[in-house]
Amino acid sequence: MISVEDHLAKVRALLSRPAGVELPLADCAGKVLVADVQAGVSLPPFDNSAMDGFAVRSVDVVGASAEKPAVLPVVADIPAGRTDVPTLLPGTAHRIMTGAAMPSGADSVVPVEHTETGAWADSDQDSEPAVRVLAGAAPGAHVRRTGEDVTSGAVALSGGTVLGPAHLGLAAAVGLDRLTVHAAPKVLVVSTGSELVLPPEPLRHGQIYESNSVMLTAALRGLGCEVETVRSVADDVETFRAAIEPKLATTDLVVTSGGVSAGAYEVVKDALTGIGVEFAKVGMQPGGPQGCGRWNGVPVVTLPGNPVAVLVSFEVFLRPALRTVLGQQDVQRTKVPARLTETLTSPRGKRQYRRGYYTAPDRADSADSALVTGVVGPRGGPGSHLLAAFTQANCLIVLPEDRTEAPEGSEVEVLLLG
Ligand SMILES: Nc1nc2c(c(=O)[nH]1)N[C@H]1C(S)=C(S)[C@@H](COP(=O)(O)OP(=O)(O)OC[C@H]3O[C@@H](n4cnc5c(N)ncnc54)[C@H](O)[C@@H]3O)O[C@H]1N2
Ligand code: MOO
Repeated sequence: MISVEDHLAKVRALLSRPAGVELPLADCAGKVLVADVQAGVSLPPFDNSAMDGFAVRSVDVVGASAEKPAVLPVVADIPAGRTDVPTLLPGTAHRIMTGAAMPSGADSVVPVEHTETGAWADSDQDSEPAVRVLAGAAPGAHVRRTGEDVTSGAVALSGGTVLGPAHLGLAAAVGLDRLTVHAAPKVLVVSTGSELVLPPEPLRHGQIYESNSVMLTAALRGLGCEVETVRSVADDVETFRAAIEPKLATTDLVVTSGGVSAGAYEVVKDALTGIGVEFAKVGMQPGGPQGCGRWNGVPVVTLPGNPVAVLVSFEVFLRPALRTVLGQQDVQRTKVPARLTETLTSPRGKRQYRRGYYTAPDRADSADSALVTGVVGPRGGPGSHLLAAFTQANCLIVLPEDRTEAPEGSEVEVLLLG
């Protein structure tokens, strides 16, 4: 039996960092940025108004109120997009819209709600447009300063970031239209088992609907992989080889499920033993039977068939290994301590990963919030076929190899999922 860490190290060593590709921003969602990106412009690029209103000098509206308004002639109109720089003379106002550049000489904006306009609105030809300012404005009020968000030359996006909508919006805002991201690893997911059928085929006794490839596809896509699936390969070595071997040339990683334990029809084990893939029992539950290696030079990770074992194996091996080679930050799930709501037992010598529901501590319960731990209760038993219970879980409870019993109320470590 090998340790979880040893198997993880083997899986990690198989994978290499994908090359960088330059893509239009819209195609970068979910991909991983290769290197830091510096902002070519500041954000905002110029001092501008946060409100529709009037740009003024704050000294000209000191003490203004509804009873004692400051009346200022409105001598310019500045819509968003105006590119010249008008100068605001003392004792005057400029009408200004949200996002428009501040005129030089103005240091604050009075929102339109705090003003009354007379002649301007009446468009009386003879009278000068004027604004009655009904409230004072502190220096800087409603002005968005140059570089307040991002300074030109600063790192706007860090290498290793998984690009989401806000990141891509920021890239666009600093004037980029393409980014260099890691090419998505091409992963071939293969489900093996003669019992597997796909809808709309009705189930016959002894058959089940295939589900592992669906889980793995979702999990791998969530890491930014491109996934192809072969959803149901019969437990026959020649059929397996014929289905997969032609695809290896265009694949970066093969992930199989099923056919790796101790039975008479272990198709994955039988097909790949002796040609570069090694099989071992890992000291964990679920997910004990594992294998990894190379097939025609292509990395292969072979997972056991039980659905919960598949997902736990993904969490423990594939997720951290892929996040590492993709240069992603936060390779590990967040670990927190929690008190058990019921007693759990675990086999000696195996690290047990139980599905659990973690409730964070109520910080108000203690003066020293660092001392407060959350609570966790198991969802479902240890059986690795109990997929429905996994859908009720938000964490994995980790019981180490040397811990055979964790009594109710005792502290355990949990890995927060999602
Ligand atoms: N004598 C022993 N028997 C078993 C051992 C052992 O050490 N000695 N280990 C058990 C453990 S733990 C696991 S996990 C399984 C792993 O076996 P395999 O990897 O060979 O997986 P299969 O036998 O093919 O399938 C196991 C189970 O999962 C279902 N399955 C498989 N693929 C899918 C799929 N794509 N979608 C949904 N369900 C799937 C399959 O029908 C089986 O019920 O071995 C134990 N036995
Ligand atoms: O360890 Mo197997 O992986 O549950 O059920």
